[in-house]
Amino acid sequence: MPILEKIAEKLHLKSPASKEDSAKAETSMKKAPVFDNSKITVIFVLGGPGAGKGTQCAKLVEEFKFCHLSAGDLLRAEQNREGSEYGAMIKQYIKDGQIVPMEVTVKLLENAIKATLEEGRSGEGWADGKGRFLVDGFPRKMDQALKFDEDVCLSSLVLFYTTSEEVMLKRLMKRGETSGREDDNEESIKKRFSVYKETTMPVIERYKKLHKIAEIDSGPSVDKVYEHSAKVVRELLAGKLSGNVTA
Ligand SMILES: Nc1ncnc2c1ncn2[C@@H]1O[C@H](COP(=O)(O)OP(=O)(O)OP(=O)(O)O)[C@@H](O)[C@H]1O
Ligand SMILES: O=c1ccn([C@@H]2O[C@H](COP(=O)(O)O)[C@@H](O)[C@H]2O)c(=O)[nH]1
Repeated sequence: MPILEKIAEKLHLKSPASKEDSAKAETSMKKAPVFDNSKITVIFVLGGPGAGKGTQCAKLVEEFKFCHLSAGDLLRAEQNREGSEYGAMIKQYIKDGQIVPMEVTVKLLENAIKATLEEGRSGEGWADGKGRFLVDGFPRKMDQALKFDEDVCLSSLVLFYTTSEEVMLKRLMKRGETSGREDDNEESIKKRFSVYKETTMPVIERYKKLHKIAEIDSGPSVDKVYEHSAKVVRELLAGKLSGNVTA
């Protein structure tokens, strides 16, 4: 059985039916996403490696009580989980700056959203079965974007952080002095830049066409960038945002 099908089956995404049966089932009953986007707000957070996504997410969590799900962190946790059959594969993909097969990442995100909702959080944004999520570093590839929006939850917005490669490289090399990340070294960073340009930029273009992008210059200081981030998020949550914005 091909590796992707095997992964899907193991993650309970797919029953071991024949290909023909699966194709028939898919055309006859298109399922609604698992989570209803009128209750669950999902904001994707994209930008080049080291653009400052995680830093901004941490601040948005404080002010707006989001649940922050970093796809990279979820993958690293799965990589380190004892008994994970994907650990070695994930390790290699991350080292090479490549995108792990989407079945794994989408399922990890779905599971994390479900687990968070089951915690029964309360307070701003979490009453009556509602919830708000920042999905950081995802979707990096078109298949992930389509799968998540169709099967998991239709996203509301993409926060898109931009700055130069020179700035990102400098930030990541500095972070690499203490992060312990196997991909914070010049060789891996260069690979991540090229995957970002070739594979993730088309995803960003897709959301631009859907008028769902808020582009934010992440070159200035953390606080300055945050002013823009918070303004955009405030407007989105107040229902005042429609179309792409540049902050
Ligand atoms: N606006 C900023 N000015 C200066 N340094 C920043 C800024 N934003 C983030 N940094 C620093 O740059 C490094 C990378 O930031 P961060 O981890 O937030 O980036 P990221 O986009 O999440 O990266 P990755 O995609 O690799 O996970 C961190 O060490 C962080 O402290
Ligand atoms: O959807 C995703 C997100 C991430 N990856 C892999 O993880 C690393 C690190 O991601 P960070 O967001 O920088 O923490 C990334 O380079 C990919 O190898 C992925 O495969 N799919």
